[in-house]
Amino acid sequence: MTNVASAPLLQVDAITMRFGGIVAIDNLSLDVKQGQILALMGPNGAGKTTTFHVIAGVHKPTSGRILFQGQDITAMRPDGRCRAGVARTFQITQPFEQLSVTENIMVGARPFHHSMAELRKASEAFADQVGLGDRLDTPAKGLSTGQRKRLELARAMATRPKLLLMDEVTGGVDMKSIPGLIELVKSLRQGGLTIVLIEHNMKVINDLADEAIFMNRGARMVSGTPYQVATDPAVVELYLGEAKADDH
Ligand SMILES: Nc1ncnc2c1ncn2[C@@H]1O[C@H](COP(=O)(O)OP(=O)(O)OP(=O)(O)O)[C@@H](O)[C@H]1O
Repeated sequence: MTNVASAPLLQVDAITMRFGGIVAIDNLSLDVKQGQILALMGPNGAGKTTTFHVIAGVHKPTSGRILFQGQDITAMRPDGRCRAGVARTFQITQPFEQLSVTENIMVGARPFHHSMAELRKASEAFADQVGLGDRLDTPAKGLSTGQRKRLELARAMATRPKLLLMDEVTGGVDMKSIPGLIELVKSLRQGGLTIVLIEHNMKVINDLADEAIFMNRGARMVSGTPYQVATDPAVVELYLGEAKADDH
């Protein structure tokens, strides 16, 4: 769709991640192009979060490589990856509850600024970018779920990422706040950010993603446009199977 150049920003190359006898990721390869929004879908336990952990450097894969901007970062620590331009947001937001919106963002932005005044100004600008410009002094504990997701995005943006791994940005958010979050993510992409989403909400995926990968048992089961994936018979069957199991 927008500004999608050909060279991949991120390459996940034949990653396998085992925890003892459990194969959480099974020989997964994927490319994320500059400017793209890629959605990872799949049932519980499919390996989506573990894939984020491996890309962010929380887990070293059992085998395979992670390349970022062509550089092999498989052995790089999470902080090194963050400095290189990989950021993430979490499904369950964990701001410092007593700190204000600005102060929470300052924590993420700190390494990039020399003076406190500069740091505060930049942090306020990130708050404004995510629509929290009128909540600068509000403690995180006073924010709604949607506002907490926005704060989480601002904290990630404060590290000046090239790639953002976004874990269920609309999860737990009330219906009426979702369109605003979708617009916010679109605006971040418009600003040049490349994004990988873990997402269950099909409307969100349809609105945002250029490509979707449906994972099952740690492997890529189906991929294509969001529509192709959502209408794939194997995907429909799997979700129907889950719905039936839930009935019992
Ligand atoms: N640290 C760990 N130790 C042992 N097993 C793990 C660990 N992390 C993940 N797993 C297992 O790996 C598999 C994939 O889990 P993962 O959390 O990546 O799935 P997921 O697709 O993100 O699921 P969900 O949608 O529920 O978050 C699961 O069987 C899980 O129990």
